[in-house]
Amino acid sequence: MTALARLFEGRLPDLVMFDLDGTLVDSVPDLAAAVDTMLGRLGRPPAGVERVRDWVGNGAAVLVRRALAGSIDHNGVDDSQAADALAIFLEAYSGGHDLTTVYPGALDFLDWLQDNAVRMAVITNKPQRFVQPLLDEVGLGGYFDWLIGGDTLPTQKPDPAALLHVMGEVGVVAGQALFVGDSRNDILAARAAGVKVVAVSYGYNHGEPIAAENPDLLVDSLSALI
Ligand SMILES: O=C(O)COP(=O)(O)O
Ligand SMILES: [Mg+2]
Repeated sequence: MTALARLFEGRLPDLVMFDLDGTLVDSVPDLAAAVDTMLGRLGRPPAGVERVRDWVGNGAAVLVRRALAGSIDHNGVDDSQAADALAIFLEAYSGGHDLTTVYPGALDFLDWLQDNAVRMAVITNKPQRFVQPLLDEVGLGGYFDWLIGGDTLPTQKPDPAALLHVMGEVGVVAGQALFVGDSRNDILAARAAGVKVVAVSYGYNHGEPIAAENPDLLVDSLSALI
Protein backbone atom coordinates (compact mmCIF):
# COMPACT_ATOMS: atom_id res chain seq x y z
CA MET A 1 0.00 0.00 0.00
CA THR A 2 1.28 3.48 -0.78
CA ALA A 3 1.92 6.00 1.98
CA LEU A 4 -1.03 8.00 0.63
CA ALA A 5 -3.41 5.02 0.60
CA ARG A 6 -2.41 4.29 4.21
CA LEU A 7 -3.75 7.73 5.19
CA PHE A 8 -7.09 6.89 3.52
CA GLU A 9 -7.56 3.34 4.80
CA GLY A 10 -6.46 1.60 1.65
CA ARG A 11 -8.01 3.80 -1.01
CA LEU A 12 -7.14 7.11 -2.59
CA PRO A 13 -8.69 10.47 -1.69
CA ASP A 14 -11.38 11.72 -4.11
CA LEU A 15 -9.97 15.25 -4.08
CA VAL A 16 -6.42 16.57 -3.63
CA MET A 17 -6.01 20.31 -3.03
CA PHE A 18 -2.56 21.78 -3.55
CA ASP A 19 -0.79 24.86 -2.33
CA LEU A 20 1.16 26.45 -5.19
CA ASP A 21 4.26 28.44 -4.17
CA GLY A 22 6.80 26.26 -2.41
CA THR A 23 4.75 23.08 -3.05
CA LEU A 24 4.27 22.63 -6.80
CA VAL A 25 6.56 25.39 -8.05
CA ASP A 26 9.69 27.14 -6.86
CA SER A 27 8.48 30.64 -7.63
CA VAL A 28 10.79 32.59 -5.34
CA PRO A 29 13.31 33.65 -8.03
CA ASP A 30 10.57 35.51 -9.95
CA LEU A 31 8.95 36.85 -6.78
CA ALA A 32 12.34 38.11 -5.56
CA ALA A 33 13.05 39.73 -8.93
CA ALA A 34 9.73 41.61 -8.74
CA VAL A 35 10.36 42.60 -5.10
CA ASP A 36 13.81 43.89 -6.03
CA THR A 37 12.41 45.82 -9.01
CA MET A 38 9.92 47.43 -6.64
CA LEU A 39 12.58 48.24 -4.02
CA GLY A 40 14.86 49.65 -6.74
CA ARG A 41 12.13 51.98 -8.01
CA LEU A 42 11.71 53.25 -4.46
CA GLY A 43 15.45 53.89 -4.22
CA ARG A 44 16.09 51.03 -1.81
CA PRO A 45 18.65 48.20 -1.89
CA PRO A 46 17.52 44.75 -3.15
CA ALA A 47 16.29 42.10 -0.70
CA GLY A 48 17.52 39.04 -2.62
CA VAL A 49 16.16 35.53 -3.05
CA GLU A 50 17.16 34.17 0.36
CA ARG A 51 15.26 36.77 2.36
CA VAL A 52 12.25 36.83 0.03
CA ARG A 53 11.90 33.05 0.41
CA ASP A 54 11.11 33.52 4.12
CA TRP A 55 8.53 36.24 3.37
CA VAL A 56 6.36 34.34 0.85
CA GLY A 57 3.13 32.60 1.85
CA ASN A 58 0.69 35.27 3.02
CA GLY A 59 -0.07 36.82 -0.35
CA ALA A 60 1.36 39.72 -2.35
CA ALA A 61 0.29 42.57 -0.06
CA VAL A 62 2.02 41.04 2.96
CA LEU A 63 5.10 40.13 0.89
CA VAL A 64 5.44 43.76 -0.19
CA ARG A 65 4.98 45.03 3.37
CA ARG A 66 7.66 42.61 4.60
CA ALA A 67 10.00 43.81 1.86
CA LEU A 68 9.44 47.44 2.89
CA ALA A 69 10.04 46.51 6.54
CA GLY A 70 13.07 44.37 5.64
CA SER A 71 11.69 41.71 7.98
CA ILE A 72 8.84 39.23 8.42
CA ASP A 73 7.35 41.59 11.02
CA HIS A 74 5.84 44.39 8.96
CA ASN A 75 4.21 46.43 11.74
CA GLY A 76 4.86 50.11 11.26
CA VAL A 77 4.94 50.07 7.47
CA ASP A 78 3.12 53.10 6.07
CA ASP A 79 -0.16 52.07 4.39
CA SER A 80 -0.01 54.48 1.48
CA GLN A 81 3.60 53.60 0.72
CA ALA A 82 2.64 49.93 0.90
CA ALA A 83 -0.19 50.51 -1.60
CA ASP A 84 2.17 52.27 -4.03
CA ALA A 85 4.79 49.53 -3.59
CA LEU A 86 2.17 46.81 -4.17
CA ALA A 87 1.16 48.38 -7.49
CA ILE A 88 4.81 48.43 -8.62
CA PHE A 89 5.31 44.83 -7.47
CA LEU A 90 2.17 43.56 -9.24
CA GLU A 91 3.21 45.23 -12.47
CA ALA A 92 6.74 43.83 -12.21
CA TYR A 93 5.47 40.32 -11.40
CA SER A 94 3.13 40.44 -14.40
CA GLY A 95 6.20 40.27 -16.62
CA GLY A 96 6.16 36.46 -16.62
CA HIS A 97 7.51 33.49 -14.74
CA ASP A 98 10.68 32.59 -16.64
CA LEU A 99 12.63 31.76 -13.46
CA THR A 100 9.86 29.63 -11.92
CA THR A 101 10.34 25.86 -12.01
CA VAL A 102 8.23 22.82 -11.16
CA TYR A 103 9.68 20.85 -8.25
CA PRO A 104 11.08 17.39 -9.03
CA GLY A 105 8.39 14.74 -8.46
CA ALA A 106 5.42 17.11 -8.75
CA LEU A 107 4.59 16.28 -12.37
CA ASP A 108 4.80 12.53 -11.71
CA PHE A 109 2.38 12.84 -8.80
CA LEU A 110 -0.08 14.98 -10.78
CA ASP A 111 0.01 12.53 -13.69
CA TRP A 112 -0.58 9.62 -11.33
CA LEU A 113 -3.55 11.33 -9.67
CA GLN A 114 -4.98 12.18 -13.08
CA ASP A 115 -4.56 8.56 -14.21
CA ASN A 116 -6.45 7.50 -11.08
CA ALA A 117 -9.30 9.98 -11.73
CA VAL A 118 -8.58 11.97 -8.55
CA ARG A 119 -9.97 15.53 -8.79
CA MET A 120 -7.44 18.30 -8.20
CA ALA A 121 -7.48 21.95 -7.10
CA VAL A 122 -4.95 24.69 -6.41
CA ILE A 123 -5.57 26.85 -3.35
CA THR A 124 -2.92 29.54 -3.07
CA ASN A 125 -2.54 32.90 -1.36
CA LYS A 126 -1.04 34.24 -4.60
CA PRO A 127 -3.33 36.78 -6.34
CA GLN A 128 -5.81 34.97 -8.60
CA ARG A 129 -4.77 36.79 -11.78
CA PHE A 130 -1.32 35.13 -11.76
CA VAL A 131 -2.41 31.55 -11.08
CA GLN A 132 -3.62 30.25 -14.46
CA PRO A 133 -0.91 32.08 -16.48
CA LEU A 134 1.81 30.71 -14.19
CA LEU A 135 0.45 27.15 -14.37
CA ASP A 136 0.24 27.43 -18.17
CA GLU A 137 3.82 28.75 -18.40
CA VAL A 138 5.29 25.85 -16.42
CA GLY A 139 3.16 23.17 -18.12
CA LEU A 140 0.73 22.50 -15.24
CA GLY A 141 -2.26 24.28 -16.79
CA GLY A 142 -4.31 21.17 -17.54
CA TYR A 143 -4.54 19.37 -14.21
CA PHE A 144 -6.84 21.42 -12.00
CA ASP A 145 -10.60 21.88 -12.03
CA TRP A 146 -10.51 24.65 -9.41
CA LEU A 147 -8.05 27.49 -8.90
CA ILE A 148 -8.52 29.69 -5.84
CA GLY A 149 -6.21 32.66 -5.30
CA GLY A 150 -5.61 34.73 -2.18
CA ASP A 151 -8.08 37.37 -3.37
CA THR A 152 -10.74 35.07 -4.86
CA LEU A 153 -12.73 34.80 -1.62
CA PRO A 154 -13.02 37.31 1.27
CA THR A 155 -10.44 35.35 3.31
CA GLN A 156 -7.25 33.44 2.53
CA LYS A 157 -5.37 30.55 4.18
CA PRO A 158 -5.08 29.84 7.14
CA ASP A 159 -8.85 30.39 6.91
CA PRO A 160 -10.37 27.12 5.60
CA ALA A 161 -13.03 28.87 3.45
CA ALA A 162 -11.35 28.07 0.12
CA LEU A 163 -10.96 24.39 1.02
CA LEU A 164 -14.58 24.15 2.19
CA HIS A 165 -15.72 25.96 -0.96
CA VAL A 166 -13.95 23.53 -3.30
CA MET A 167 -15.05 20.49 -1.27
CA GLY A 168 -18.63 21.73 -1.54
CA GLU A 169 -18.34 22.25 -5.30
CA VAL A 170 -16.91 18.77 -5.82
CA GLY A 171 -19.29 17.20 -3.34
CA VAL A 172 -16.51 15.57 -1.33
CA VAL A 173 -16.63 15.12 2.44
CA ALA A 174 -13.60 16.05 4.56
CA GLY A 175 -12.63 12.42 5.10
CA GLN A 176 -12.11 11.92 1.34
CA ALA A 177 -10.08 15.07 0.73
CA LEU A 178 -6.39 15.84 1.13
CA PHE A 179 -4.42 19.07 1.26
CA VAL A 180 -0.75 19.22 0.20
CA GLY A 181 1.29 22.25 1.25
CA ASP A 182 4.58 23.66 2.42
CA SER A 183 3.73 26.07 5.18
CA ARG A 184 2.06 26.55 8.54
CA ASN A 185 -0.90 28.34 6.90
CA ASP A 186 -1.58 25.26 4.79
CA ILE A 187 -1.57 22.96 7.80
CA LEU A 188 -3.81 25.29 9.82
CA ALA A 189 -6.27 25.64 6.91
CA ALA A 190 -6.39 21.87 6.37
CA ARG A 191 -6.92 21.17 10.06
CA ALA A 192 -9.67 23.79 10.27
CA ALA A 193 -11.38 22.17 7.26
CA GLY A 194 -11.00 18.74 8.87
CA VAL A 195 -8.91 17.30 6.03
CA LYS A 196 -5.68 15.32 6.20
CA VAL A 197 -2.55 17.20 5.23
CA VAL A 198 0.72 16.18 3.59
CA ALA A 199 3.62 18.62 3.92
CA VAL A 200 6.64 18.92 1.63
CA SER A 201 9.98 19.51 3.32
CA TYR A 202 11.52 21.60 0.52
CA GLY A 203 9.15 24.59 0.59
CA TYR A 204 9.28 27.98 2.25
CA ASN A 205 7.48 28.05 5.65
CA HIS A 206 9.17 31.30 6.68
CA GLY A 207 12.50 29.55 7.30
CA GLU A 208 11.06 27.19 9.94
CA PRO A 209 11.00 23.37 9.62
CA ILE A 210 7.46 22.31 8.67
CA ALA A 211 7.81 19.07 10.66
CA ALA A 212 7.15 21.15 13.80
CA GLU A 213 3.55 21.67 12.60
CA ASN A 214 2.85 17.92 12.74
CA PRO A 215 1.48 17.19 9.26
CA ASP A 216 -0.11 13.76 8.79
CA LEU A 217 2.77 12.94 6.44
CA LEU A 218 5.99 14.73 5.52
CA VAL A 219 7.68 14.00 2.18
CA ASP A 220 10.87 15.21 0.49
CA SER A 221 9.30 14.80 -2.96
CA LEU A 222 5.71 14.42 -4.15
CA SER A 223 6.77 11.31 -6.06
CA ALA A 224 7.11 9.60 -2.65
CA LEU A 225 3.28 9.58 -2.52
CA ILE A 226 2.90 7.40 -5.63
O1 LIG B 1 2.05 34.21 -0.58
C1 LIG B 1 1.96 33.81 -1.73
O2 LIG B 1 1.75 34.60 -2.68
C2 LIG B 1 2.13 32.36 -2.04
O3 LIG B 1 1.27 31.58 -1.43
P1 LIG B 1 1.06 30.00 -1.47
O4 LIG B 1 2.22 29.36 -0.80
O5 LIG B 1 -0.22 29.94 -0.71
O6 LIG B 1 0.92 29.52 -2.92
MG1 LIG C 1 3.24 27.71 -0.14
